Amino acid sequence: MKRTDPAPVFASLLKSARRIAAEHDVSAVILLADLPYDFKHVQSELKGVKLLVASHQPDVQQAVQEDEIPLISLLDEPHTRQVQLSQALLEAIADDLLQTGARIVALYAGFERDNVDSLSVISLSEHLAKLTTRDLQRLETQVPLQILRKVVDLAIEIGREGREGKSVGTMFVVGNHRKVMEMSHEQVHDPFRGYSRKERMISSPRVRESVKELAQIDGAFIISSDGCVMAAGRILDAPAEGLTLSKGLGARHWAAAAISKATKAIAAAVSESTGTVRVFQNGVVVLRIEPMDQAMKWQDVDIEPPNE
Ligand SMILES: Nc1ncnc2c1ncn2[C@@H]1O[C@H](COP(=O)(O)OP(=O)(O)OP(=O)(O)O)[C@@H](O)[C@H]1O
Repeated sequence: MKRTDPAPVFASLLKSARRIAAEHDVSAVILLADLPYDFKHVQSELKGVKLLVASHQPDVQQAVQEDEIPLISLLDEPHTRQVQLSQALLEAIADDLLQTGARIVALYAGFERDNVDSLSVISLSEHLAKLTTRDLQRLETQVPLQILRKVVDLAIEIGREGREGKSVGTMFVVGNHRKVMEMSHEQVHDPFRGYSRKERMISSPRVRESVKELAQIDGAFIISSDGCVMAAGRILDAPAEGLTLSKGLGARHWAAAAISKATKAIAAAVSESTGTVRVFQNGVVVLRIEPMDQAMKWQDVDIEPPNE
């Protein structure tokens, strides 16, 4: 395959990346590549610093694999650079290519298409704490963004705080609630039964506190797309056939994946053992959020990709 030579600015950025890596305890350089460079050469320019390449272009992915450089495959969707970068970082962590506390250098075409012209130094723990609203926006679900955010926030809080010093695992299934109710059954008497709609809205601080308390019971919270808790303690019966999940994930995560495949709902599972929150859509993990020491701040970031 014909390879593209790095333009002079890209070559200088590689030298800068190497220097910054040495001076600032950087564990890897991530290159968002739109062109099939000679990645072995790029790696040699970085000397001993680990190179990871992220791309959604099949020819670039093939070149990366030929050169035996770790590849982060991105989804083929027009995203802002910021979202692509966040996605690449989350994928790299999910594949154990990076640790959540790492600091990395990112190289990308921020302003001109195809020309690597930008360098960012990113502290992953800080970046992941500032998960962008767009990470959820791109899910394109019928669940309004503010409801999804409330539920994911609550899941993250449960994963981080647990209850009375004990870690707690649970699951939320949001949207398409009639079908989700049909595909699940009651495990324990539903503690929300008998309360009015107003007393079951996830936006209410009191309801959020009750949810945190009740997260210790087995089963899932079912939430309507307008944010009303329809039931708690439901065991999901969706079939798990045809699904693939990372090894190490147990029954809770399989059930979350299965219900998101069988219905249009979004499922958010909190792992009891790690506090990690995984958001499932259509049977796969679309977002993974590691527990943070500090509370998560939502923010919108607008860096548009260069014009096609
Ligand atoms: N079909 C299901 N529907 C709802 N909840 C379920 C279902 N199956 C299991 N769970 C919940 O998951 C809990 C733990 O199961 P398991 O340890 O196998 O899950 P896991 O995916 O490994 O998650 P964790 O990381 O929290 O251990 C159960 O106690 C139960 O509350």
